[in-house]
Amino acid sequence: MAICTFYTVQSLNSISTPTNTHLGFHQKQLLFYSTSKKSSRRQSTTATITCSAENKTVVIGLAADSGCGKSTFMRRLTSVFGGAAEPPKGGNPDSNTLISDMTTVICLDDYHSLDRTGRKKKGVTALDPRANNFDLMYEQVKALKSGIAVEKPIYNHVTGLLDPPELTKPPKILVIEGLHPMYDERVRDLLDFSIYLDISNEVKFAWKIQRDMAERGHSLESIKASIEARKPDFDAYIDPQKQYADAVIEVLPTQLIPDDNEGKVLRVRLIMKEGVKYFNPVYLFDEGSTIGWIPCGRKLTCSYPGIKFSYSPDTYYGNEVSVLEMDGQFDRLDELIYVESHLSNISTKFYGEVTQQMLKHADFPGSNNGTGLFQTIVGLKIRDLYEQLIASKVGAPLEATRS
Ligand SMILES: Nc1ncnc2c1ncn2[C@@H]1O[C@H](COP(=O)(O)OP(=O)(O)OP(=O)(O)O)[C@@H](O)[C@H]1O
Ligand SMILES: O=C(CO)[C@H](O)[C@H](O)COP(=O)(O)O
Repeated sequence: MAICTFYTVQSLNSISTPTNTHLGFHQKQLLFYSTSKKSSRRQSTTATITCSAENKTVVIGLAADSGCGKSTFMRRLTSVFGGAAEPPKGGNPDSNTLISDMTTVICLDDYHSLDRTGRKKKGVTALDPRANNFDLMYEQVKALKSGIAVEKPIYNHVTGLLDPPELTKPPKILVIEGLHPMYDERVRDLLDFSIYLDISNEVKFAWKIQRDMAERGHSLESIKASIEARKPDFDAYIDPQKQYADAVIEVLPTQLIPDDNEGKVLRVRLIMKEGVKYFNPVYLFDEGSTIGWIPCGRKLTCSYPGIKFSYSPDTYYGNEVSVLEMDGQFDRLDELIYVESHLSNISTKFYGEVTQQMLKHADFPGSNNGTGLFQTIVGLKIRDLYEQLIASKVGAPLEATRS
């Protein structure tokens, strides 16, 4: 069977190729190398290659507002695939990209078309589509998905400027995370799976205060003002994307403590779309039933206010979904195995894998509640989806249109 090899911008530079700087990558001509037994000759061709073999990039979208746990989720996801994610070696120290063996995570802030001063002058926030270049985002995600390297811009969060671009090579799994992965229909259509982190205002405020006051020295008033200033654009451009997500992780204040205003105990809902190819929603006890479960007792230690799980079918923006909910927090992470053993379709490779992942990252925010648990499970579901997608492609016919 023929295998196609895509050459990156760098290797293409050594042969005569047209450049297309508008797209941010030098690419339309590819060097096509067939390793089939019949023809082992190297041949150069202008080609539109639809390569359905194993070297096609799977694209995952992760949408959320700033400070809503995207980085933490990404660390859990890359850990599921093994290996630590690191910024590109020898590159811009302020790069937003994280690379591991299997995954490359790019931050969509890199597609801001206006820098900090430009936004201020125009009176627009970074959430406003007018401050972002969706044409370039689309062209580059499409190129990476087809196995072509791109020169991706960098938005520098330290200086607020647009830095010179960085070479980004097609990985096995490309995660595009940020404010708008599902905003532009063209980009949305490139996604093999999409996730939305839906953090309620109360919780978002608590997390922002925790981080921006403790770690970034902002005042309470400035944090409040920044959240208020972003709210109209958040409602207009970010929040509506959740209707398109295959999985939504919704984070709300607990219902176990009446009138809780501390925001420490969380109610977390994993909303999973039905009928998504290669994604079978997780269930508790009995698929499709409506179930409430309080696991506290002999096998799970719970202090006040306890833990409550529920599971039921529902509809979400007109789509059929399954919803798994956890309210409360774990006292002892090693006892999570008890909960794990009652969940089905969690896409583990061995008994206790969820618990092992959670214990491995016990220091990450949310490890004692549903945010960490559901992020870990979604990570395992993505691994499963990736493996099924790749398996379905191996053996599929190779199509190449040559001129
Ligand atoms: N599950 C969680 N439970 C409690 N706090 C959390 C959780 N996830 C994130 N946080 C808090 O929110 C802060 C932001 O998290 P993180 O850096 O992962 O978000 P982000 O969306 O990547 O932010 P940004 O886009 O601004 O870089 C963390 O420092 C932490 O204080
Ligand atoms: O919403 C955001 C996504 O992370 C940022 O606020 C946006 O990217 C602008 O960044 P900065 O505040 O560093 O200029």
